[in-house]
Amino acid sequence: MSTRTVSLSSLGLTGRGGGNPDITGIAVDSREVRDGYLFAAMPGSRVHGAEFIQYALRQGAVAVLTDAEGAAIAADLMAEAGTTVVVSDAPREALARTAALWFGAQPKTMVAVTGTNGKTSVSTFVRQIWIEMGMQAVNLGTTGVEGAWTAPLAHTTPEPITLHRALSEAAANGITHAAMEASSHGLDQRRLDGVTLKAAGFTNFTQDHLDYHETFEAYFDAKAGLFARVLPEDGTAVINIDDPKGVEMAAIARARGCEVMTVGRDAGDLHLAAQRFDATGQDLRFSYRGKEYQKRLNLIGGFQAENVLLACGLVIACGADAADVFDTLPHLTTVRGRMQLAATRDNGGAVFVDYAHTPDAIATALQAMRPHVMGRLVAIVGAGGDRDAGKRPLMGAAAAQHADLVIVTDDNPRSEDPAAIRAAVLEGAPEAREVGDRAEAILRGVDMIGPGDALLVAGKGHETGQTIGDDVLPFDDVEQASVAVAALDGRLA
Ligand SMILES: CC(=O)N[C@H]1[C@@H](OP(=O)(O)OP(=O)(O)OC[C@H]2O[C@@H](n3ccc(=O)[nH]c3=O)[C@H](O)[C@@H]2O)O[C@H](CO)[C@@H](O)[C@@H]1O[C@H](C)C(=O)N[C@@H](C)C(=O)N[C@H](CCC(=O)O)C(=O)O
Ligand SMILES: Nc1ncnc2c1ncn2[C@@H]1O[C@H](COP(=O)(O)OP(=O)(O)OP(=O)(O)O)[C@@H](O)[C@H]1O
Ligand SMILES: N[C@H](CCC[C@H](N)C(=O)O)C(=O)O
Ligand SMILES: [Mg+2]
Repeated sequence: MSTRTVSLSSLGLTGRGGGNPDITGIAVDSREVRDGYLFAAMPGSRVHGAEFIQYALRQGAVAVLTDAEGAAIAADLMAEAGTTVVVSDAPREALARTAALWFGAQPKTMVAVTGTNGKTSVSTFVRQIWIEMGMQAVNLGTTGVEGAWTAPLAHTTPEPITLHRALSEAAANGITHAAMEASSHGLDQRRLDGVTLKAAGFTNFTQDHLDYHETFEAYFDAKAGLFARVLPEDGTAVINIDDPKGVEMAAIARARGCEVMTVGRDAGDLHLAAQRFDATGQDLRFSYRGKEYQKRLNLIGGFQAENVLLACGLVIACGADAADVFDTLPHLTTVRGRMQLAATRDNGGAVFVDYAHTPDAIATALQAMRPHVMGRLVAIVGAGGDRDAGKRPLMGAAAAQHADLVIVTDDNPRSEDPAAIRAAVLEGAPEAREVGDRAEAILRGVDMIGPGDALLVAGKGHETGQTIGDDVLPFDDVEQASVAVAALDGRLA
Protein backbone atom coordinates (compact mmCIF):
# COMPACT_ATOMS: atom_id res chain seq x y z
CA MET A 1 0.00 0.00 0.00
CA SER A 2 1.39 3.35 -1.07
CA THR A 3 2.04 6.00 1.57
CA ARG A 4 2.58 8.66 -1.06
CA THR A 5 0.64 11.92 -0.83
CA VAL A 6 -0.05 14.10 -3.83
CA SER A 7 -2.12 17.26 -4.12
CA LEU A 8 -5.33 17.05 -6.11
CA SER A 9 -4.14 19.72 -8.54
CA SER A 10 -0.97 17.80 -9.37
CA LEU A 11 -3.25 15.01 -10.57
CA GLY A 12 -4.66 17.48 -13.08
CA LEU A 13 -7.91 17.94 -11.13
CA THR A 14 -9.53 21.17 -10.00
CA GLY A 15 -11.95 21.10 -7.11
CA ARG A 16 -15.12 23.18 -7.18
CA GLY A 17 -14.48 26.29 -5.08
CA GLY A 18 -10.72 25.83 -5.27
CA GLY A 19 -10.22 23.07 -2.69
CA ASN A 20 -6.89 21.27 -3.18
CA PRO A 21 -6.53 18.52 -0.57
CA ASP A 22 -3.66 16.06 -0.40
CA ILE A 23 -4.65 12.65 -1.75
CA THR A 24 -3.33 9.35 -0.42
CA GLY A 25 -4.97 7.06 -3.00
CA ILE A 26 -7.81 6.66 -5.53
CA ALA A 27 -10.69 4.18 -5.62
CA VAL A 28 -13.64 3.62 -7.95
CA ASP A 29 -15.42 1.37 -5.46
CA SER A 30 -16.48 2.90 -2.14
CA ARG A 31 -15.48 -0.29 -0.35
CA GLU A 32 -11.87 0.28 -1.33
CA VAL A 33 -11.68 3.87 -0.08
CA ARG A 34 -9.22 4.61 2.76
CA ASP A 35 -8.27 7.75 4.73
CA GLY A 36 -7.31 10.61 2.44
CA TYR A 37 -8.60 8.98 -0.77
CA LEU A 38 -10.14 10.46 -3.88
CA PHE A 39 -13.36 8.52 -4.57
CA ALA A 40 -14.31 8.32 -8.26
CA ALA A 41 -18.12 8.15 -8.27
CA MET A 42 -18.83 6.99 -11.81
CA PRO A 43 -22.20 6.76 -13.55
CA GLY A 44 -22.90 3.02 -13.58
CA SER A 45 -25.04 0.73 -15.68
CA ARG A 46 -27.05 -0.29 -12.62
CA VAL A 47 -26.58 2.55 -10.17
CA HIS A 48 -24.70 5.86 -9.99
CA GLY A 49 -21.49 5.56 -7.97
CA ALA A 50 -22.55 8.77 -6.22
CA GLU A 51 -25.08 6.68 -4.31
CA PHE A 52 -22.08 5.33 -2.39
CA ILE A 53 -20.54 8.70 -1.52
CA GLN A 54 -21.78 8.51 2.06
CA TYR A 55 -19.93 5.20 2.52
CA ALA A 56 -16.83 6.62 0.83
CA LEU A 57 -16.86 9.60 3.21
CA ARG A 58 -17.23 7.29 6.17
CA GLN A 59 -14.19 5.37 4.89
CA GLY A 60 -12.15 8.58 4.84
CA ALA A 61 -12.54 10.05 1.32
CA VAL A 62 -11.47 13.72 1.18
CA ALA A 63 -12.35 14.36 -2.46
CA VAL A 64 -14.86 13.04 -4.99
CA LEU A 65 -14.54 12.96 -8.77
CA THR A 66 -17.93 12.68 -10.46
CA ASP A 67 -20.26 14.16 -13.09
CA ALA A 68 -22.98 16.80 -12.60
CA GLU A 69 -25.58 14.14 -11.82
CA GLY A 70 -23.34 12.59 -9.19
CA ALA A 71 -22.56 15.97 -7.64
CA ALA A 72 -26.27 16.67 -7.32
CA ILE A 73 -27.03 13.26 -5.78
CA ALA A 74 -24.78 13.83 -2.76
CA ALA A 75 -24.52 17.64 -2.69
CA ASP A 76 -25.68 18.07 0.91
CA LEU A 77 -23.54 15.26 2.28
CA MET A 78 -20.41 16.60 0.64
CA ALA A 79 -21.10 20.20 1.65
CA GLU A 80 -21.57 19.11 5.24
CA ALA A 81 -18.34 17.10 5.27
CA GLY A 82 -16.35 19.85 3.49
CA THR A 83 -15.46 17.37 0.73
CA THR A 84 -13.69 18.71 -2.34
CA VAL A 85 -15.81 17.90 -5.38
CA VAL A 86 -14.38 17.64 -8.88
CA VAL A 87 -17.13 17.73 -11.51
CA SER A 88 -16.31 16.52 -15.01
CA ASP A 89 -18.51 16.09 -18.07
CA ALA A 90 -16.25 13.16 -19.04
CA PRO A 91 -15.67 11.58 -15.62
CA ARG A 92 -14.40 8.21 -16.88
CA GLU A 93 -11.80 9.88 -19.06
CA ALA A 94 -10.80 12.09 -16.13
CA LEU A 95 -10.47 8.97 -13.97
CA ALA A 96 -8.24 7.30 -16.58
CA ARG A 97 -5.92 10.30 -16.80
CA THR A 98 -5.86 10.69 -13.00
CA ALA A 99 -4.95 7.03 -12.54
CA ALA A 100 -2.16 7.37 -15.11
CA LEU A 101 -0.72 10.37 -13.23
CA TRP A 102 -1.15 8.73 -9.83
CA PHE A 103 0.68 5.55 -10.76
CA GLY A 104 3.20 7.32 -12.99
CA ALA A 105 5.30 4.86 -14.90
CA GLN A 106 4.16 2.58 -17.70
CA PRO A 107 6.28 0.39 -19.98
CA LYS A 108 7.89 2.75 -22.51
CA THR A 109 6.70 0.95 -25.60
CA MET A 110 3.03 0.02 -25.59
CA VAL A 111 0.54 -1.21 -28.16
CA ALA A 112 -3.16 -2.06 -27.87
CA VAL A 113 -5.28 -4.42 -29.96
CA THR A 114 -9.01 -4.31 -30.57
CA GLY A 115 -11.45 -6.42 -32.62
CA THR A 116 -14.14 -8.99 -31.91
CA ASN A 117 -11.79 -11.98 -32.07
CA GLY A 118 -8.04 -12.36 -31.85
CA LYS A 119 -7.09 -9.71 -29.28
CA THR A 120 -5.53 -12.16 -26.81
CA SER A 121 -3.84 -14.06 -29.62
CA VAL A 122 -2.30 -10.97 -31.26
CA SER A 123 -1.14 -9.40 -28.00
CA THR A 124 0.39 -12.72 -26.91
CA PHE A 125 2.25 -13.02 -30.24
CA VAL A 126 3.48 -9.42 -29.92
CA ARG A 127 4.88 -10.29 -26.48
CA GLN A 128 6.44 -13.53 -27.76
CA ILE A 129 8.12 -11.67 -30.65
CA TRP A 130 9.50 -8.98 -28.35
CA ILE A 131 10.86 -11.59 -25.96
CA GLU A 132 12.46 -13.51 -28.86
CA MET A 133 14.13 -10.21 -29.80
CA GLY A 134 15.53 -9.80 -26.29
CA MET A 135 13.06 -7.28 -24.84
CA GLN A 136 11.50 -7.40 -21.37
CA ALA A 137 7.89 -7.72 -22.49
CA VAL A 138 4.39 -8.60 -21.25
CA ASN A 139 0.90 -8.92 -22.67
CA LEU A 140 -2.15 -7.86 -20.65
CA GLY A 141 -5.69 -9.06 -21.17
CA THR A 142 -8.10 -11.96 -20.82
CA THR A 143 -5.36 -14.31 -19.63
CA GLY A 144 -3.89 -11.82 -17.13
CA VAL A 145 -0.45 -10.24 -17.35
CA GLU A 146 1.86 -12.76 -18.99
CA GLY A 147 5.48 -12.81 -20.15
CA ALA A 148 8.56 -11.48 -18.38
CA TRP A 149 6.37 -10.43 -15.42
CA THR A 150 3.06 -12.02 -14.46
CA ALA A 151 -0.05 -11.05 -12.49
CA PRO A 152 -3.69 -12.14 -12.58
CA LEU A 153 -6.36 -9.80 -13.98
CA ALA A 154 -10.12 -10.16 -13.54
CA HIS A 155 -10.96 -8.27 -16.75
CA THR A 156 -9.72 -8.18 -20.33
CA THR A 157 -9.24 -4.41 -20.08
CA PRO A 158 -9.25 -3.60 -16.36
CA GLU A 159 -10.66 -0.34 -15.02
CA PRO A 160 -8.03 2.44 -14.98
CA ILE A 161 -6.88 2.09 -11.38
CA THR A 162 -6.20 -1.64 -11.71
CA LEU A 163 -4.71 -1.12 -15.17
CA HIS A 164 -2.27 1.62 -14.22
CA ARG A 165 -1.31 -0.17 -11.00
CA ALA A 166 -0.39 -3.22 -13.11
CA LEU A 167 1.47 -1.10 -15.68
CA SER A 168 3.46 0.76 -13.03
CA GLU A 169 4.36 -2.48 -11.22
CA ALA A 170 5.42 -4.01 -14.53
CA ALA A 171 7.59 -0.97 -15.30
CA ALA A 172 9.08 -1.10 -11.80
CA ASN A 173 9.99 -4.73 -12.50
CA GLY A 174 11.96 -3.77 -15.59
CA ILE A 175 9.26 -4.30 -18.23
CA THR A 176 9.88 -1.98 -21.17
CA HIS A 177 7.38 -3.38 -23.68
CA ALA A 178 3.67 -4.18 -23.24
CA ALA A 179 0.87 -5.28 -25.57
CA MET A 180 -2.63 -4.90 -24.20
CA GLU A 181 -6.15 -5.86 -25.25
CA ALA A 182 -8.68 -3.09 -25.74
CA SER A 183 -12.11 -4.62 -25.16
CA SER A 184 -15.16 -2.77 -26.43
CA HIS A 185 -16.38 -2.34 -22.83
CA GLY A 186 -12.97 -0.98 -21.91
CA LEU A 187 -12.96 1.49 -24.79
CA ASP A 188 -16.58 2.53 -24.20
CA GLN A 189 -15.79 3.18 -20.53
CA ARG A 190 -12.54 5.02 -21.36
CA ARG A 191 -10.56 2.52 -19.27
CA LEU A 192 -7.40 2.90 -21.37
CA ASP A 193 -7.56 6.60 -22.17
CA GLY A 194 -4.61 7.28 -19.86
CA VAL A 195 -2.27 4.82 -21.61
CA THR A 196 0.34 6.17 -24.04
CA LEU A 197 0.44 4.02 -27.16
CA LYS A 198 2.97 3.76 -29.97
CA ALA A 199 0.67 1.64 -32.14
CA ALA A 200 -2.82 0.15 -32.16
CA GLY A 201 -4.09 -2.94 -33.98
CA PHE A 202 -7.46 -4.00 -35.41
CA THR A 203 -8.28 -7.67 -36.04
CA ASN A 204 -11.91 -7.98 -37.22
CA PHE A 205 -15.49 -7.00 -36.47
CA THR A 206 -18.39 -9.46 -36.11
CA GLN A 207 -21.18 -10.08 -33.60
CA ASP A 208 -20.59 -10.09 -29.84
CA HIS A 209 -21.60 -8.09 -26.76
CA LEU A 210 -24.85 -6.71 -28.20
CA ASP A 211 -26.30 -7.16 -24.70
CA TYR A 212 -24.10 -4.24 -23.64
CA HIS A 213 -23.78 -2.11 -26.77
CA GLU A 214 -27.29 -2.88 -28.12
CA THR A 215 -26.52 -2.01 -31.76
CA PHE A 216 -23.72 -2.92 -34.16
CA GLU A 217 -23.15 0.82 -34.69
CA ALA A 218 -22.56 1.44 -30.98
CA TYR A 219 -20.31 -1.64 -30.80
CA PHE A 220 -18.31 -0.38 -33.80
CA ASP A 221 -18.08 3.15 -32.38
CA ALA A 222 -16.71 1.77 -29.12
CA LYS A 223 -13.97 -0.12 -30.99
CA ALA A 224 -13.30 2.83 -33.28
CA GLY A 225 -12.46 4.88 -30.17
CA LEU A 226 -9.04 3.22 -30.16
CA PHE A 227 -8.20 4.93 -33.49
CA ALA A 228 -10.39 8.03 -33.15
CA ARG A 229 -9.18 8.95 -29.66
CA VAL A 230 -6.75 6.73 -27.75
CA LEU A 231 -3.98 6.29 -30.36
CA PRO A 232 -1.93 9.51 -30.44
CA GLU A 233 -1.58 11.33 -33.76
CA ASP A 234 2.07 10.31 -34.02
CA GLY A 235 1.10 6.65 -33.49
CA THR A 236 0.64 3.94 -36.11
CA ALA A 237 -2.59 2.04 -36.78
CA VAL A 238 -1.99 -1.55 -37.92
CA ILE A 239 -5.15 -2.76 -39.59
CA ASN A 240 -6.51 -5.99 -41.04
CA ILE A 241 -8.04 -4.65 -44.25
CA ASP A 242 -9.54 -7.98 -45.33
CA ASP A 243 -12.36 -6.96 -42.99
CA PRO A 244 -14.52 -4.17 -44.50
CA LYS A 245 -14.67 -2.55 -41.08
CA GLY A 246 -10.86 -2.45 -41.15
CA VAL A 247 -11.04 -0.15 -44.14
CA GLU A 248 -13.24 2.18 -42.07
CA MET A 249 -10.86 2.00 -39.10
CA ALA A 250 -7.93 2.88 -41.39
CA ALA A 251 -9.83 5.91 -42.69
CA ILE A 252 -10.58 7.05 -39.12
CA ALA A 253 -6.89 6.79 -38.17
CA ARG A 254 -5.69 8.50 -41.38
CA ALA A 255 -8.12 11.38 -40.92
CA ARG A 256 -6.34 12.15 -37.63
CA GLY A 257 -2.93 12.07 -39.29
CA CYS A 258 -1.89 8.69 -37.84
CA GLU A 259 0.32 6.47 -39.96
CA VAL A 260 -1.51 3.37 -41.20
CA MET A 261 0.04 -0.02 -41.92
CA THR A 262 -2.33 -2.45 -43.65
CA VAL A 263 -2.27 -6.23 -43.31
CA GLY A 264 -4.26 -8.55 -45.55
CA ARG A 265 -4.62 -11.51 -47.86
CA ASP A 266 -5.91 -9.53 -50.84
CA ALA A 267 -3.58 -6.59 -50.46
CA GLY A 268 -1.66 -4.78 -47.76
CA ASP A 269 1.71 -3.39 -46.74
CA LEU A 270 2.10 -6.77 -45.06
CA HIS A 271 0.59 -9.14 -47.59
CA LEU A 272 -0.09 -12.81 -46.85
CA ALA A 273 0.32 -14.44 -50.28
CA ALA A 274 0.14 -18.18 -49.54
CA GLN A 275 -0.19 -20.79 -46.77
CA ARG A 276 0.55 -24.53 -46.95
CA PHE A 277 -0.86 -26.62 -44.10
CA ASP A 278 0.35 -29.86 -42.54
CA ALA A 279 -0.35 -31.81 -39.38
CA THR A 280 1.74 -29.61 -37.08
CA GLY A 281 1.45 -26.16 -38.61
CA GLN A 282 1.89 -24.17 -41.79
CA ASP A 283 4.41 -22.60 -44.15
CA LEU A 284 3.79 -18.96 -45.01
CA ARG A 285 4.72 -16.85 -47.98
CA PHE A 286 4.25 -13.12 -47.49
CA SER A 287 5.69 -9.77 -48.47
CA TYR A 288 6.40 -6.60 -46.56
CA ARG A 289 6.66 -3.38 -48.53
CA GLY A 290 7.62 -5.28 -51.69
CA LYS A 291 10.13 -7.75 -50.18
CA GLU A 292 9.19 -11.45 -50.10
CA TYR A 293 9.58 -13.80 -47.11
CA GLN A 294 8.94 -17.51 -46.48
CA LYS A 295 8.59 -18.65 -42.88
CA ARG A 296 7.49 -21.67 -40.90
CA LEU A 297 4.70 -21.27 -38.33
CA ASN A 298 4.21 -24.12 -35.86
CA LEU A 299 0.60 -23.15 -35.24
CA ILE A 300 -2.67 -24.75 -36.34
CA GLY A 301 -5.26 -22.61 -38.14
CA GLY A 302 -5.12 -20.28 -41.11
CA PHE A 303 -6.37 -17.33 -39.06
CA GLN A 304 -3.37 -17.58 -36.76
CA ALA A 305 -1.23 -16.41 -39.69
CA GLU A 306 -3.39 -13.25 -39.87
CA ASN A 307 -2.97 -12.74 -36.13
CA VAL A 308 0.79 -13.31 -36.34
CA LEU A 309 1.24 -10.87 -39.23
CA LEU A 310 -0.79 -8.24 -37.39
CA ALA A 311 1.50 -8.81 -34.39
CA CYS A 312 4.55 -8.41 -36.65
CA GLY A 313 3.09 -5.16 -37.97
CA LEU A 314 2.67 -3.80 -34.45
CA VAL A 315 6.25 -4.68 -33.49
CA ILE A 316 7.60 -3.11 -36.70
CA ALA A 317 5.46 -0.01 -36.05
CA CYS A 318 7.28 0.34 -32.70
CA GLY A 319 10.60 0.59 -34.54
CA ALA A 320 11.90 -2.98 -34.93
CA ASP A 321 13.66 -4.17 -38.07
CA ALA A 322 11.19 -6.14 -40.22
CA ALA A 323 13.59 -8.98 -41.12
CA ASP A 324 14.48 -9.49 -37.43
CA VAL A 325 10.80 -9.60 -36.56
CA PHE A 326 10.03 -12.22 -39.24
CA ASP A 327 12.94 -14.38 -38.04
CA THR A 328 11.06 -15.00 -34.80
CA LEU A 329 8.05 -16.66 -36.50
CA PRO A 330 9.26 -20.30 -36.32
CA HIS A 331 9.69 -19.83 -32.55
CA LEU A 332 6.13 -18.70 -31.80
CA THR A 333 4.08 -21.09 -29.69
CA THR A 334 0.38 -21.81 -29.16
CA VAL A 335 -1.57 -19.27 -27.16
CA ARG A 336 -3.12 -21.04 -24.18
CA GLY A 337 -6.60 -22.30 -25.07
CA ARG A 338 -6.44 -21.07 -28.68
CA MET A 339 -6.36 -23.97 -31.18
CA GLN A 340 -4.44 -25.87 -28.54
CA LEU A 341 -3.82 -29.57 -29.16
CA ALA A 342 -5.10 -30.90 -25.84
CA ALA A 343 -4.84 -34.67 -26.34
CA THR A 344 -4.45 -37.34 -29.02
CA ARG A 345 -6.21 -40.71 -29.01
CA ASP A 346 -4.30 -43.94 -29.62
CA ASN A 347 -6.16 -44.15 -32.93
CA GLY A 348 -4.73 -40.75 -33.96
CA GLY A 349 -7.91 -38.71 -33.41
CA ALA A 350 -6.93 -35.25 -32.13
CA VAL A 351 -8.69 -33.08 -29.56
CA PHE A 352 -8.31 -29.29 -29.83
CA VAL A 353 -9.43 -26.75 -27.27
CA ASP A 354 -10.30 -23.28 -28.55
CA TYR A 355 -11.84 -20.16 -27.04
CA ALA A 356 -14.30 -19.60 -29.93
CA HIS A 357 -17.34 -18.02 -28.25
CA THR A 358 -18.84 -16.01 -31.09
CA PRO A 359 -20.56 -17.23 -34.30
CA ASP A 360 -17.67 -15.98 -36.42
CA ALA A 361 -15.02 -17.53 -34.18
CA ILE A 362 -16.75 -20.94 -34.28
CA ALA A 363 -16.93 -20.81 -38.08
CA THR A 364 -13.33 -19.62 -38.31
CA ALA A 365 -11.98 -22.24 -35.90
CA LEU A 366 -13.74 -25.12 -37.67
CA GLN A 367 -12.79 -23.93 -41.14
CA ALA A 368 -9.24 -23.47 -39.93
CA MET A 369 -9.08 -27.07 -38.74
CA ARG A 370 -10.34 -28.59 -42.02
CA PRO A 371 -7.08 -28.51 -43.96
CA HIS A 372 -5.29 -30.18 -41.04
CA VAL A 373 -7.93 -32.96 -40.71
CA MET A 374 -8.39 -35.90 -43.08
CA GLY A 375 -11.51 -37.38 -41.49
CA ARG A 376 -14.56 -36.08 -39.65
CA LEU A 377 -14.75 -32.92 -37.60
CA VAL A 378 -16.77 -33.04 -34.37
CA ALA A 379 -17.62 -29.81 -32.52
CA ILE A 380 -18.68 -29.25 -28.92
CA VAL A 381 -20.29 -25.83 -28.43
CA GLY A 382 -22.26 -23.96 -25.81
CA ALA A 383 -23.08 -20.31 -25.11
CA GLY A 384 -22.56 -18.28 -21.96
CA GLY A 385 -25.41 -17.12 -19.73
CA ASP A 386 -25.94 -13.38 -19.02
CA ARG A 387 -24.30 -12.55 -22.34
CA ASP A 388 -25.52 -11.57 -25.81
CA ALA A 389 -28.50 -13.92 -26.34
CA GLY A 390 -28.77 -13.13 -30.05
CA LYS A 391 -25.52 -14.92 -30.81
CA ARG A 392 -26.72 -18.30 -29.46
CA PRO A 393 -28.61 -19.71 -32.50
CA LEU A 394 -25.94 -18.23 -34.75
CA MET A 395 -23.25 -20.11 -32.80
CA GLY A 396 -25.26 -23.32 -33.24
CA ALA A 397 -25.67 -22.63 -36.96
CA ALA A 398 -21.96 -21.94 -37.41
CA ALA A 399 -21.13 -25.26 -35.75
CA ALA A 400 -23.74 -27.15 -37.80
CA GLN A 401 -22.49 -25.65 -41.03
CA HIS A 402 -18.80 -26.28 -40.51
CA ALA A 403 -18.63 -29.52 -38.45
CA ASP A 404 -19.80 -33.03 -39.36
CA LEU A 405 -21.23 -33.69 -35.90
CA VAL A 406 -22.20 -31.24 -33.18
CA ILE A 407 -22.74 -31.64 -29.44
CA VAL A 408 -24.41 -28.76 -27.62
CA THR A 409 -23.41 -28.39 -23.99
CA ASP A 410 -23.14 -25.83 -21.17
CA ASP A 411 -20.63 -22.97 -21.03
CA ASN A 412 -20.93 -20.78 -17.94
CA PRO A 413 -24.74 -20.63 -17.64
CA ARG A 414 -24.30 -18.06 -14.84
CA SER A 415 -27.72 -16.90 -13.58
CA GLU A 416 -29.67 -18.36 -16.52
CA ASP A 417 -31.44 -21.70 -17.00
CA PRO A 418 -28.82 -23.88 -18.79
CA ALA A 419 -31.51 -25.84 -20.68
CA ALA A 420 -32.94 -22.61 -22.12
CA ILE A 421 -29.50 -21.52 -23.35
CA ARG A 422 -28.93 -24.94 -24.96
CA ALA A 423 -32.36 -24.74 -26.60
CA ALA A 424 -31.39 -21.40 -28.16
CA VAL A 425 -28.12 -22.84 -29.50
CA LEU A 426 -30.01 -25.92 -30.77
CA GLU A 427 -32.34 -23.66 -32.79
CA GLY A 428 -29.35 -23.09 -35.06
CA ALA A 429 -28.20 -26.73 -34.92
CA PRO A 430 -31.35 -28.88 -34.87
CA GLU A 431 -29.44 -32.09 -35.72
CA ALA A 432 -27.02 -31.68 -32.84
CA ARG A 433 -26.94 -33.90 -29.76
CA GLU A 434 -27.64 -32.24 -26.44
CA VAL A 435 -25.45 -33.17 -23.49
CA GLY A 436 -25.73 -30.58 -20.73
CA ASP A 437 -22.92 -31.83 -18.52
CA ARG A 438 -19.73 -30.55 -20.14
CA ALA A 439 -17.47 -33.35 -18.88
CA GLU A 440 -19.87 -35.94 -20.30
CA ALA A 441 -20.11 -34.01 -23.58
CA ILE A 442 -16.31 -34.07 -23.89
CA LEU A 443 -16.23 -37.81 -23.08
CA ARG A 444 -18.86 -38.49 -25.78
CA GLY A 445 -17.08 -36.26 -28.28
CA VAL A 446 -13.75 -37.99 -27.67
CA ASP A 447 -15.50 -41.35 -28.05
CA MET A 448 -16.72 -40.32 -31.52
CA ILE A 449 -13.33 -39.60 -33.06
CA GLY A 450 -11.38 -42.23 -34.97
CA PRO A 451 -8.24 -42.21 -37.15
CA GLY A 452 -7.93 -38.94 -39.06
CA ASP A 453 -10.80 -37.30 -37.14
CA ALA A 454 -10.60 -34.28 -34.88
CA LEU A 455 -12.71 -32.84 -32.08
CA LEU A 456 -12.99 -29.13 -31.37
CA VAL A 457 -14.01 -28.25 -27.82
CA ALA A 458 -15.06 -24.62 -28.24
CA GLY A 459 -15.87 -21.79 -25.85
CA LYS A 460 -13.77 -22.02 -22.71
CA GLY A 461 -10.18 -22.02 -23.94
CA HIS A 462 -7.91 -21.17 -20.99
CA GLU A 463 -10.79 -20.90 -18.48
CA THR A 464 -10.49 -23.00 -15.35
CA GLY A 465 -14.04 -22.80 -14.06
CA GLN A 466 -17.66 -23.46 -14.99
CA THR A 467 -19.87 -20.68 -13.59
CA ILE A 468 -23.27 -22.01 -12.54
CA GLY A 469 -25.35 -19.48 -10.64
CA ASP A 470 -22.86 -17.77 -8.34
CA ASP A 471 -20.67 -20.86 -8.01
CA VAL A 472 -17.50 -21.34 -10.00
CA LEU A 473 -16.80 -25.07 -10.19
CA PRO A 474 -13.30 -26.14 -11.24
CA PHE A 475 -13.39 -27.06 -14.92
CA ASP A 476 -10.62 -27.14 -17.50
CA ASP A 477 -11.34 -28.29 -21.07
CA VAL A 478 -7.71 -29.31 -21.70
CA GLU A 479 -7.67 -31.41 -18.53
CA GLN A 480 -11.09 -32.95 -19.28
CA ALA A 481 -9.96 -33.83 -22.80
CA SER A 482 -6.90 -35.65 -21.42
CA VAL A 483 -8.98 -37.45 -18.82
CA ALA A 484 -11.50 -38.55 -21.47
CA VAL A 485 -8.77 -39.81 -23.80
CA ALA A 486 -7.04 -41.65 -20.95
CA ALA A 487 -10.31 -43.24 -19.84
CA LEU A 488 -11.36 -44.35 -23.33
CA ASP A 489 -7.92 -45.58 -24.33
CA GLY A 490 -7.50 -47.50 -21.09
CA ARG A 491 -4.61 -45.37 -19.86
CA LEU A 492 -6.10 -44.67 -16.44
CA ALA A 493 -4.19 -46.38 -13.63
C1 LIG B 1 -20.97 -3.71 -17.60
C2 LIG B 1 -19.67 -3.14 -17.15
O1 LIG B 1 -18.73 -3.09 -17.89
N1 LIG B 1 -19.63 -2.71 -15.88
C3 LIG B 1 -18.46 -2.02 -15.35
C4 LIG B 1 -18.94 -0.73 -14.73
O2 LIG B 1 -19.78 -1.09 -13.74
P1 LIG B 1 -21.25 -0.59 -13.69
O3 LIG B 1 -21.35 0.67 -14.45
O4 LIG B 1 -22.18 -1.66 -14.07
O5 LIG B 1 -21.34 -0.36 -12.12
P2 LIG B 1 -22.59 -0.36 -11.19
O6 LIG B 1 -22.71 -1.69 -10.57
O7 LIG B 1 -23.77 0.27 -11.86
O8 LIG B 1 -22.03 0.65 -10.06
C5 LIG B 1 -21.73 2.01 -10.36
C6 LIG B 1 -20.48 2.43 -9.67
O9 LIG B 1 -20.67 2.26 -8.29
C7 LIG B 1 -19.53 1.73 -7.71
N2 LIG B 1 -19.89 1.00 -6.49
C8 LIG B 1 -20.70 -0.07 -6.50
C9 LIG B 1 -21.01 -0.74 -5.33
C10 LIG B 1 -20.50 -0.28 -4.10
O10 LIG B 1 -20.73 -0.80 -3.01
N3 LIG B 1 -19.70 0.81 -4.14
C11 LIG B 1 -19.37 1.46 -5.28
O11 LIG B 1 -18.62 2.41 -5.24
C12 LIG B 1 -18.95 0.83 -8.80
O12 LIG B 1 -17.56 0.64 -8.64
C13 LIG B 1 -19.27 1.63 -10.06
O13 LIG B 1 -18.20 2.50 -10.38
O14 LIG B 1 -17.86 -0.01 -14.16
C14 LIG B 1 -17.17 -0.75 -13.12
C15 LIG B 1 -16.07 0.12 -12.56
O15 LIG B 1 -15.37 0.79 -13.53
C16 LIG B 1 -16.60 -2.04 -13.74
O16 LIG B 1 -15.93 -2.79 -12.76
C17 LIG B 1 -17.75 -2.87 -14.32
O17 LIG B 1 -17.24 -4.00 -14.96
C18 LIG B 1 -17.92 -5.20 -14.61
C19 LIG B 1 -17.29 -5.76 -13.35
C20 LIG B 1 -17.85 -6.24 -15.73
O18 LIG B 1 -18.08 -7.40 -15.51
N4 LIG B 1 -17.54 -5.88 -16.93
C21 LIG B 1 -17.44 -6.83 -18.04
C22 LIG B 1 -18.75 -7.00 -18.80
C23 LIG B 1 -16.37 -6.34 -18.96
O19 LIG B 1 -15.93 -5.20 -18.88
N5 LIG B 1 -15.87 -7.21 -19.86
C24 LIG B 1 -14.83 -6.90 -20.81
C25 LIG B 1 -14.54 -8.13 -21.67
C26 LIG B 1 -15.28 -8.08 -22.89
C27 LIG B 1 -14.79 -9.14 -23.87
O20 LIG B 1 -15.21 -10.29 -23.74
O21 LIG B 1 -14.07 -8.80 -24.81
C28 LIG B 1 -13.50 -6.68 -20.14
O22 LIG B 1 -12.74 -5.82 -20.61
O23 LIG B 1 -13.19 -7.47 -19.24
N1 LIG C 1 -8.17 -13.44 -36.52
C1 LIG C 1 -9.21 -14.18 -36.14
N2 LIG C 1 -10.32 -14.26 -36.91
C2 LIG C 1 -11.39 -14.98 -36.53
N3 LIG C 1 -11.44 -15.70 -35.40
C3 LIG C 1 -10.37 -15.66 -34.59
C4 LIG C 1 -9.21 -14.90 -34.91
N4 LIG C 1 -8.32 -15.05 -33.92
C5 LIG C 1 -8.89 -15.84 -33.00
N5 LIG C 1 -10.11 -16.23 -33.40
C6 LIG C 1 -11.06 -17.08 -32.68
O1 LIG C 1 -11.50 -16.37 -31.54
C7 LIG C 1 -11.19 -17.08 -30.34
C8 LIG C 1 -10.74 -16.14 -29.28
O2 LIG C 1 -9.47 -15.65 -29.63
P1 LIG C 1 -8.78 -14.58 -28.70
O3 LIG C 1 -8.88 -15.03 -27.31
O4 LIG C 1 -7.46 -14.26 -29.26
O5 LIG C 1 -9.81 -13.37 -28.95
P2 LIG C 1 -10.19 -12.16 -28.03
O6 LIG C 1 -10.55 -11.07 -28.98
O7 LIG C 1 -9.11 -11.88 -27.09
O8 LIG C 1 -11.48 -12.64 -27.22
P3 LIG C 1 -12.14 -11.92 -25.90
O9 LIG C 1 -13.18 -11.00 -26.47
O10 LIG C 1 -12.74 -12.99 -25.13
O11 LIG C 1 -11.06 -11.21 -25.18
C9 LIG C 1 -10.10 -18.07 -30.73
O12 LIG C 1 -10.11 -19.15 -29.87
C10 LIG C 1 -10.46 -18.39 -32.16
O13 LIG C 1 -11.48 -19.35 -32.21
N1 LIG D 1 -14.98 -12.31 -22.55
C1 LIG D 1 -16.08 -13.15 -22.97
C2 LIG D 1 -15.72 -14.55 -22.72
C3 LIG D 1 -16.80 -15.56 -23.03
C4 LIG D 1 -16.35 -16.95 -22.77
C5 LIG D 1 -17.40 -17.99 -22.71
N2 LIG D 1 -16.84 -19.13 -22.07
C6 LIG D 1 -18.63 -17.48 -21.96
O1 LIG D 1 -18.65 -17.63 -20.76
O2 LIG D 1 -19.54 -16.97 -22.61
C7 LIG D 1 -17.35 -12.72 -22.24
O3 LIG D 1 -17.30 -12.55 -21.03
O4 LIG D 1 -18.35 -12.55 -22.91
MG1 LIG E 1 -9.18 -11.65 -25.08
